[in-house]
Amino acid sequence: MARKFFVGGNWKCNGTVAEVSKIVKLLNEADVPSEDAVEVVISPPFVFLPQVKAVLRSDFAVAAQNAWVRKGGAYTGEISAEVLINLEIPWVILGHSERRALLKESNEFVADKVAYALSQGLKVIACIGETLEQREAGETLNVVSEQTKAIAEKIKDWSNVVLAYEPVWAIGTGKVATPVQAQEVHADLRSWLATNVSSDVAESVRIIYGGSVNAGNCVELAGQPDVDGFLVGGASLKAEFVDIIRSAL
Ligand SMILES: O=C(COP(=O)(O)O)NO
Repeated sequence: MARKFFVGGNWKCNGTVAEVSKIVKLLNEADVPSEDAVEVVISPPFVFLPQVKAVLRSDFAVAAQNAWVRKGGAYTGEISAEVLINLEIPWVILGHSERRALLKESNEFVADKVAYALSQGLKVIACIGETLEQREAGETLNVVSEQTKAIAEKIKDWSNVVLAYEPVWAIGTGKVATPVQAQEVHADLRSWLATNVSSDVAESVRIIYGGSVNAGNCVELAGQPDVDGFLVGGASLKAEFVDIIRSAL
C-alpha cells in the first residue's frame, strides 16, 4: 500500500506576527511536490493558528501543538479539541516528548488525549520516542511499544493518526538518528502494529521521523522503506524546510 509522504513543521514556542508572515510567505511561494505526493502540515503556536490558516496556501494544512484531554470548561489555559474544530484546525500534535518530560504527560494521559481528539474529529500526530538513557540501556523498542500500546488500547480507528517517532536524544541536538537507526525502529513499530492491531493498520499508518532533520540528512532518511515523512522542529522555521518537503520525491 502506498502511504502518502507526510511532512510536519513543529514551530514549537516560537514566532512573532512579523516572523509568521515571513515564513508563511516563503511557504506560499515555494515550489513543492503536489499534494498527491506529499501532505504538509504546519504547526504554529496556538495564538498564530487563525493568522496562518487565513493566508496559508490551500494545499498545506495547519495543526495545533496540543489539545485538552476532555471537553472544554473550567481548565484555565487549556485549549479544547472542540475549539480547534470550531476554528477549522484539522490536525493536532499530541504527546510530544517536551510535554511528556516538562509537563509529566504519561502514556495513559497522552493516549486519552489522542482518543478524545479523534472523537472530536481532529487528525492526530501522535509522538513517541525514547531518551538517550533508555536507548543506551537497550530499552528503545520496549519504550516505544509501550507508548504505542497505550494509544492502541484507547482507539480503534487509526485512519486519522500519524505516528511520529522522535528519539528524545535527537530533538534539538543536531544528533540525527542514522537512516539505519530510524528504519530499525520504524520497522519494529510497523511490526508491532501488525501483531497487536492489524496488518491493514500496520501497512497504512504513516510512521514519520523527527529529531534534527534538515536539508542535509532528509533525503537519505526519506529513502528508508518505513520512514513515511518527518516532523521537523528547528528547520521548519527556515527556508530549508522547503528542501525537506521536496525530499518526498
Ligand atoms: O521536536 C521535533 C524535532 O525538533 P528538531 O527538528 O528541532 O530536532 N519535532 O516535533
